[in-house]
Amino acid sequence: MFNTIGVIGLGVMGSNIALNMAGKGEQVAVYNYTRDLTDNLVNKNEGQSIHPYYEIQDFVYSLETPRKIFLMVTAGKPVDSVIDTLLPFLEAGDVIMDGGNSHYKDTERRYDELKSKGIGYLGIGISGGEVGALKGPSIMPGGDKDVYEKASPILTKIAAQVDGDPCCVYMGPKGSGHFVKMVHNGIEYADMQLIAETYTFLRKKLCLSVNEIADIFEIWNQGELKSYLLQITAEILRKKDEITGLPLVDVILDKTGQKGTGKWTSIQAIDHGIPASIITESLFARYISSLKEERVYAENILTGPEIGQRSLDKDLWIEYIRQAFYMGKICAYTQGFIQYKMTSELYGWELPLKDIALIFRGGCIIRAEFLNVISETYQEQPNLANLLIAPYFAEKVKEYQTGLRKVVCEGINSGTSFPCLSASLTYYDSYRTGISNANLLQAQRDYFGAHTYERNDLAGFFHTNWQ
Ligand SMILES: NC(=O)C1=CN([C@@H]2O[C@H](COP(=O)(O)OP(=O)(O)OC[C@H]3O[C@@H](n4cnc5c(N)ncnc54)[C@H](OP(=O)(O)O)[C@@H]3O)[C@@H](O)[C@H]2O)C=CC1
Ligand SMILES: O=C(CO)[C@H](O)[C@H](O)COP(=O)(O)O
Repeated sequence: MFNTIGVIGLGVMGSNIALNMAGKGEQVAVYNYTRDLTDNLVNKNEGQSIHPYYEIQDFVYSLETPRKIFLMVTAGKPVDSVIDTLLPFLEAGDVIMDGGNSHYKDTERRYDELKSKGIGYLGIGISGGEVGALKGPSIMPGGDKDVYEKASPILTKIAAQVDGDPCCVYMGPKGSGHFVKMVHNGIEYADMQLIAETYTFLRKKLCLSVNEIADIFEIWNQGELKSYLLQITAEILRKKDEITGLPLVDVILDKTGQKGTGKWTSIQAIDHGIPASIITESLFARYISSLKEERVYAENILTGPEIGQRSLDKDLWIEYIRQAFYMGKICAYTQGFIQYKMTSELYGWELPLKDIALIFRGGCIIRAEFLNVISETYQEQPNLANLLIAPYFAEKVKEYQTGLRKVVCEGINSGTSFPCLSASLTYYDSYRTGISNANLLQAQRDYFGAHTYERNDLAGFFHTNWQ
C-alpha cells in the first residue's frame, strides 16, 4: 500500500503535523535528515499510521502519485536543500508544500523554479504552535489553485474547525500564503507586546500581584477581549518556578528573542508605504529588550520624572487599561489587515480578507473573539479602507479612546514606556486628522531641495523661490 502523504522535518511542528495527519486517517511517510527524530517519533507513537524512511528515495517512492510532500523544516537554506534532495526522484504533477515560516519571496523563487519542472509548489502558512499542529492549526495555503486542490482534502481535514468550517482557505497565487502568515506573525508580535504593556500597567501602576492580574485576564477573556494569547498569559502568570517558588515570569530574563517574521513584516510595510507602526514598535521593543546590560547601566544614570507614585483608583484604572488594550489590539489588527489589502492590490492577489479573519478564529496564535466582527465587516464592505471606520469599531473606539489616552498619559508622566499603546494612540489620532502638518514638510523639502509641492486649491506641482 502506498502512503498518502509524506512529511519531511520531524521537529516540534513536523512531528505533530504528521501525528495530526495520521489521526485523520492518512498513511504518513516520515523522513528527517538526521535519524534520531524519526526514531523518536515512531517509537513514541506505535500503532499510528506513521511510516519511517531513512533514505529520501525510499520515502519518495513510498508515496501514491501525484505525490504530496509536506516540508516542516527550518526556514531558509534547509528548505532549498531538502527540495534539491527530493527533485531527482519526483515526477511532473507531484506537489511539494512548505509549511514553515519561509519568506514569501523565497517561496516565489521556489515556486517559479519548480513550476518550470512541472512540480507544484504551495507556500503554506501554519499557525497554532505545537498544540495547533497536533490538534488543528490555522492553515494559509498559497500557490496555483489546481495544485491546492490536490492537497486540500488533507489540509482541510487537519485544520482547526470552527462552526463546522475548516480554518483553511486558499489565499491566492504564488507567495501569498506565506505572506499572510508573515503578517499574522507581525500582528502576533504587536498583540503580545500590548498584553505585556497591559501587564506592566497592572503590576507597576496598580501594584497588583501576578495572581490578581491573572484573575483580571481570565475575566477579560470571557468577553470581547477573549483571545488565545490572553488566555495563555493568565496561565503563564500563575506558574511558579520550581527552584525558587517565585512566579516563573519573574525569573525569566527580560530579553525577547525573534526568528525574523516580525522584522520581515515591518520591512515589507516600509518598502511599500504601509503604515505598520504598531507592529514595528513591537519589533523595536524586542530589540531594546535585548540591550539588557545597557539598560541596567543606564537605569543608574538616566532619571525619570520627579513625581512620586500616584495612587490610582483601582477599579476605574482597570477599566481604563482594559479599554486601552482593546484600542491597541484593534489598531494593530487594523494595520495588519491594511497590509493585506495594500499588498494584495499591489500584486493583484485578491487576498480574501473576510476569510483570513475567519481562518484566524481557530487553531491560530492570534485567534481572538473580535475576528468574528472583522470577518463580518469585510463581508459587508470588502473594499473597506480601514477597520476603524467601520460602524462597529468606530463606535467602540469612540468610547475606548478615553482609556487609551489616560493610560498613555500616565505612562508618559510617570516615565513608564508603553511603546505599542503609545503607537496605537498616535496611529488613531493621525488617521483621524483631516488636515495634517505634512504641508510644512513639503514646504521644507521644496525650500532645501526644490522638490516641489501640490496646492489645496490649484492642480499641478509648484516650486517657490523661498529666499
Ligand atoms: N514552533 C512554532 O510554533 C512554529 C514554527 N513554524 C515554522 O515551522 C518550521 C519548523 O519549525 P519547528 O518545528 O518549530 O522547528 P524545529 O527546530 O523543532 O524543527 C526543525 C526541523 O528542520 C530540520 N532541519 C533543520 N535543518 C535542516 C536541513 N539543513 N536539512 C533538512 N532538515 C533540516 C530539523 O532536523 P534536525 O533537528 O535533525 O536538525 C527539524 O526536523 C520553521 O520554519 C518554523 O518557523 C511555524 C509555525 C509555528
Ligand atoms: O510562527 C510562529 C507562531 O505563529 C512561531 O512560533 C514563530 O517562531 C514566532 O515568531 P518569533 O520566534 O519571532 O517570536
